[in-house]
Amino acid sequence: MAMYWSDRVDDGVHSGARPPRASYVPPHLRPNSFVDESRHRFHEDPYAFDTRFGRHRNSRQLGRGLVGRARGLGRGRGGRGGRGRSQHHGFHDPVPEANPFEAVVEKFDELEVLSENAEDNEEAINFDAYEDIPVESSGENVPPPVDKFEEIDLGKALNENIKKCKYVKPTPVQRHAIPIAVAGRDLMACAQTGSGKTAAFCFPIICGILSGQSSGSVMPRGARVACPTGLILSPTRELSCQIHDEVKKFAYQTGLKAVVVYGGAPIVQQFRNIERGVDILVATPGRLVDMIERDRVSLKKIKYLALDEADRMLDMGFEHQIRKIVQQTDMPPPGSRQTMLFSATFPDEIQRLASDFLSNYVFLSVGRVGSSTDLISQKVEHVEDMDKRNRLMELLQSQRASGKYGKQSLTLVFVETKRGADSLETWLTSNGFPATAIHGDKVQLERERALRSFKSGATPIMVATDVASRGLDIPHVSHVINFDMPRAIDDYVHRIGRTGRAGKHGAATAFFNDSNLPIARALVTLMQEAKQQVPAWLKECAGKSSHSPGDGGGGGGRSHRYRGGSKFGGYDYRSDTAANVDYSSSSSSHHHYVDSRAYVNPYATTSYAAVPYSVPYVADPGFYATQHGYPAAYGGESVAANGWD
Ligand SMILES: Nc1ncnc2c1ncn2[C@@H]1O[C@H](COP(=O)(O)OP(=O)(O)OP(=O)(O)O)[C@@H](O)[C@H]1O
Repeated sequence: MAMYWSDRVDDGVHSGARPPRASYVPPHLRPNSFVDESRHRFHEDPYAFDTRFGRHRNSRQLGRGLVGRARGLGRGRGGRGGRGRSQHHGFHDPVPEANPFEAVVEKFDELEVLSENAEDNEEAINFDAYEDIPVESSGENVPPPVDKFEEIDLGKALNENIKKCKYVKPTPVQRHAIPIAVAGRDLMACAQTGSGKTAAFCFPIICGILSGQSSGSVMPRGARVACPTGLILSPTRELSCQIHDEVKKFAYQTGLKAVVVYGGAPIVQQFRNIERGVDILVATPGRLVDMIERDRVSLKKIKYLALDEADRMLDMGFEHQIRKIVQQTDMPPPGSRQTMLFSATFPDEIQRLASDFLSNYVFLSVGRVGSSTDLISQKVEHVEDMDKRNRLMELLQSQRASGKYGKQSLTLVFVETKRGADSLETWLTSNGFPATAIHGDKVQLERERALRSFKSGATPIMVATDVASRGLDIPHVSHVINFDMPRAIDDYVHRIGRTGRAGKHGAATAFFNDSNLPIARALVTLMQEAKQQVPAWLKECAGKSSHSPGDGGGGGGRSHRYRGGSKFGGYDYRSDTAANVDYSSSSSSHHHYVDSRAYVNPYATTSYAAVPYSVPYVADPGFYATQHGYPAAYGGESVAANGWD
C-alpha cells in the first residue's frame, strides 16, 4: 500500500475525532499552482550570458497530480517585533500530501532532465559548469571522492529517493563530502552557493541513522522529552523549513521521522510534533534553546550534528546560542558525535571558533573559500543613493520589455534596512511593479506569505533584507539586485547566490557608491576570480579602499582571510603554521583536486604562506563583528533584529 507522506513524517497532524481545521499552508508544503504547465525554459540573463550550457529540454511532462491542500484562513496581524497576535495557522503543519515528490516534481522539473531513465541522465544537469572547480581537502587520511552515488553504500531506500529526486550524479561537494561524512569523519566544508551542500550533509545523516538502527523516534508512552539522533541547525526559519522539506524527501519511506522547530510559530504545536518522536530535528537555535530549557528536548542521543551556514551560526549573532546547545547541554562531546559544518563562506577566525566543535576533522573546499560561482553574471553600477529608485525602475522596465520578467524570471532586491524594504515594496507596487517584501519585523505568517507570493510569481519582485540572503533555494530567481550593497563581501556572495544555482545561469546587479568603498577591494577580487568584467572606476575605488585605515587592506571584512595567490581551492586555517604548528605532521595530508581528478599541488601549502593582507587573529568575539561593521548596526537595527532567527 502506498505510504502517505503525512503518515510518516510527524508534522503535527491534527488527530482525534474532530476534523482538522482548514489551516494556513506554508509555502514549503504547498505545491506551486502557478507553475506554467508548458515547458519551463532556462531563463536568459539580462547580460548576454554564455549560452553554451543551454541544452534541449525534454518535452515530457512529469506528472503533477494536484495535491490536497488547505486554504489559508487567518491573517496574522502585522506589527513590529512579531507583536502581531499569532493564531494557530498550522505553521509548517502537515498537509495531507499524496507523496512528497509530487511537489518535488516541479522543483526538479527545473533541472535539465532529459530522460525518465536516470541511467540515461548522465548529462541531465549542467555538471559541465562544475568540471573545472578546484577542490581541496586537508586532514588526516581523507577518504577519496566518488563519481557516482552508487559507489557509496547509502542504502536502498535512500538510493531510491535520490533517484526520485532526479539526482543523477553527485555535485562536486557531494562527491567529496559524502564519502568523508559516511566514513564517520567530522567535516568543515565550504562550497559555492547552489552547489548541493544540503544533500551533502543530509545523506550521511540519514544513511548513518538507518544503518545504526537508532530508535530516537520511538518515545516511550507518556514521555515528553524528545531525543533526536540527528540535529540540523540553520539561521533562519525559512531555511530550516526548506531543509526539513529536503530531509523529508530524502528520508521518504525509510521510517525516519523529521521534525522542524523554529521561532515565530506556536511552540505548543511544535511540542506536539516532537512528542510523536523525532529522529532528525531541524531547528533554528533560539527555538531549540527554548525547548531544551523547558526540558522538552534532550540532545543526549545526538550522533549527528550539522550546522548549515555554519559561519553565520558561529558569528556574534548566534555563537552564544550555539555554544549553549552544543557545549552546555547533554549533547555528546566531539569525538562521540559526528559534526558537519557547511557554508559557502568560512572566514578563518570563524574556522578557529568552529574547531572547538570538531574532532580530527577534514577541511574541504570546493572552489576558493568565499568565492562566487561564475554562473552568475555580475555587474556593478555606480549609482548615488538618490538615483537608486530610478535606476531600479529602468532595470525592471527593460527586463519587462525583453520578457525577462514574470513568474519564470523572478527578481530579488536586497536592501539594508527593514524600513527600506517596506518602503521600496510600496513604491514599486505603486509604480506598477507587483512586489512583496520579507524582513525580520514581519510576523512569520507574513514572511511565509511573501515568500510564497514571490515563488509563485504573483509578485515577481521581492525586496529583502539579509534574512533572505542565505540558503534559500527559489526556482526561477534570474536576477539579484543589490539596491544597497552589504557591508561584508561574504554577505554579497550569499545574496547573489540566490541565483545561478544547480548549474543554471543568473544575473546580479549591484548599485555602488562611495559609501560602499570599504567593500570595493574585496568585490574586485571576487569578481576577477569569477571571471567577471570589472569596471575601471571600481578598480580605482578598490585602490582607494585598500588604503583605508582599519580595513586590513582588503576591505569588506574579509582581508584577513583573503589569501592572495593560490589558484587552488580554499583555505584551511590549520595550514597556517603560525596558527597550528602541529598540523604539519607527517600524518596529515593536504589534497588538491581539480574536480574529481586527483591533482596534487606541491606549492599549495607554501602559497598560503604568502599572505599579503593578513592581520593577526584576535581572540575577541567582537573582532569578526567589527570587521563586518556590525557594532554600528544596520541603520540603527541590531543584527538579531535584522531578521535572523
Ligand atoms: N546531485 C544533484 N543533482 C541535481 N540537483 C541537485 C543535486 N544536488 C543538489 N541539487 C539541487 O541543487 C539546488 C541547490 O542545492 P542546495 O540548496 O543544497 O545548495 P547549497 O549549496 O546548499 O546552496 P546555498 O549555499 O545557497 O545554501 C537544489 O535545488 C537541489 O535540489
